[in-house]
Amino acid sequence: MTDAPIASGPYDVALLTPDEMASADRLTIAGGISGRTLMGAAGRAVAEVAQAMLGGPGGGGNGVRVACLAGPGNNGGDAFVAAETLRCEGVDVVVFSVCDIDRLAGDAAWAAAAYRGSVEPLGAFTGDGCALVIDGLFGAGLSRPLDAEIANLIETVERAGVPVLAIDLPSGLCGRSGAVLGKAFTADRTVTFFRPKPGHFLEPGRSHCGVLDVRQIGIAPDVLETIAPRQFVNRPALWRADLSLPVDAGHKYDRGHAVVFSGSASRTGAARLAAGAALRAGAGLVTLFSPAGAILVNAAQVTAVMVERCDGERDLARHLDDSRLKAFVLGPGFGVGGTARAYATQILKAGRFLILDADGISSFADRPEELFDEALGQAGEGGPNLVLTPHAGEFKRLFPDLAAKGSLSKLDRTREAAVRSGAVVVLKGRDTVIAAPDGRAAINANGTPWLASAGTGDVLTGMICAQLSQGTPTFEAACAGVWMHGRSAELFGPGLIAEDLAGQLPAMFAELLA
Ligand SMILES: NC(=O)C1=CN([C@@H]2O[C@H](COP(=O)(O)OP(=O)(O)OC[C@H]3O[C@@H](n4cnc5c(N)ncnc54)[C@H](OP(=O)(O)O)[C@@H]3O)[C@@H](O)[C@H]2O)[C@H](O)CC1
Ligand SMILES: [K+]
Repeated sequence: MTDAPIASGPYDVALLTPDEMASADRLTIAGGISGRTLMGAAGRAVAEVAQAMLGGPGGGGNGVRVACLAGPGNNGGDAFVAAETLRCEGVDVVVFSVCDIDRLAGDAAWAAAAYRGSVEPLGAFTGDGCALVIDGLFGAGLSRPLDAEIANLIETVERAGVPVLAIDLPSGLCGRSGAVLGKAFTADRTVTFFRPKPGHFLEPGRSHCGVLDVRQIGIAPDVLETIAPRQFVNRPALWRADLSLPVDAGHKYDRGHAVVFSGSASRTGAARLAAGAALRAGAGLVTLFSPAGAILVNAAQVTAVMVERCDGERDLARHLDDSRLKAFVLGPGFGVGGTARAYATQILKAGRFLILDADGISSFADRPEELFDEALGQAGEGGPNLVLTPHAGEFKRLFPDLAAKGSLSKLDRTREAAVRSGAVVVLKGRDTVIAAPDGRAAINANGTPWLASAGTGDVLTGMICAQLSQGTPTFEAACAGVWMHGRSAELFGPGLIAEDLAGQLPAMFAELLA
């Protein structure tokens, strides 16, 4: 079964919760494709990946042993199908079953009955002489922490250093939240079916999955019209069609005028990082609004980015008379306090786009509703006017209750924050989540560890600001900015610092627009 690409569009990058996946199963079976057909295709896909891990088709035929761990449900059923497929291909395979196979039911019982190889009790597994472990213990049906026997087995596998191929999810991992329930396998590869789950991309889940293979097993994409998933992997298929890009007959004002607020004379670098990124990412014009004391510092260090004095609300009110000023970045290096709050309120009241980051967010720490009330009243036809780009610490300042609610996944937490604030919320991390008040959310999956460096967050605000200034709808603008930021880091490679990111945007655009 090939991983045939689906027609490009948001549903191409949809994520399905375990419950939504079960609906996809049910709709497909109701449509006449049996659960056994799905399980057969799933198991054969697992066997194909196993052979690749063993050194290519037939690679398993050279006497190596493969251990298939089979759980009590359909995840175990997939394991039995994989085992029988490998056995027929000459692989020395043994199934270690968590229960007597006569206790299996439904499709799993069918798969176990079709398996002609040997079955051992799970407790007999030692890992000796084993070249690969296929984890078919638990998948989408995991509903509680693993018991001691399974947790000990995972430790046995880890001590033996045997590569692990997980079916659907590494056992112990919650497919909805990416949380580890007690203990979980750390797989080298994970094969999942039809569409990934949020838990494949949310930490720590993502770090437990290894290389993720998404295989098609016969579920038709049209089930997604019924399911209508609202979460996605953040990839260009989600927003590429919505990007506003330069047109032949256009001029710089068509691409929007972006503004970044500078901090005081000794704190201007962050704003310049954002401003430079905004210009490089596509804004037609970018101006640094600078306090008088920092004008010379800024003017001496920019060229195409312009500098204007802005010292207080009267200055800003005058600037806002220019309706061409489309999108504003407030926060990087700005300073925490009443001025930031006043500026943010003025910009939102003027119906302009505001990306609030760093000090801008912290300025509302003890009065978030002041900001939210303003934002909730200002959503335009393209979506919210406000984008918040907190890291976990800043998120906690605005949404302390959500940050403390352990039962929420990062996806849930960010979604609730978006509804409460009326903003598109970008909760940063290795698994950055972007959520809109209308319920849509995306989990970012690109980038490199080198992004954990001072100033990269400032650059991100500039990249998002550039999309907003050009007229891209708010949620798509934030998703595009986050993806461009991660891809720029990947293109640069090791040794990255914040100043290196904007310079990678031309190569990123060349790929994106090819
Ligand atoms: N379209 C698809 O994606 C397909 C998926 N397939 C595979 O099916 C599994 C889901 O199978 P399911 O039987 O629903 O669930 P699991 O096999 O993951 O779990 C089996 C049962 O285990 C029990 N359980 C849950 N947590 C624990 C735990 N910590 N310890 C012990 N037992 C646990 C639970 O039953 P309970 O009654 O005890 O609650 C589970 O039901 C999916 O992951 C895919 O691999 C299809 O085969 C092909 C199509
Ligand atoms: K599994």
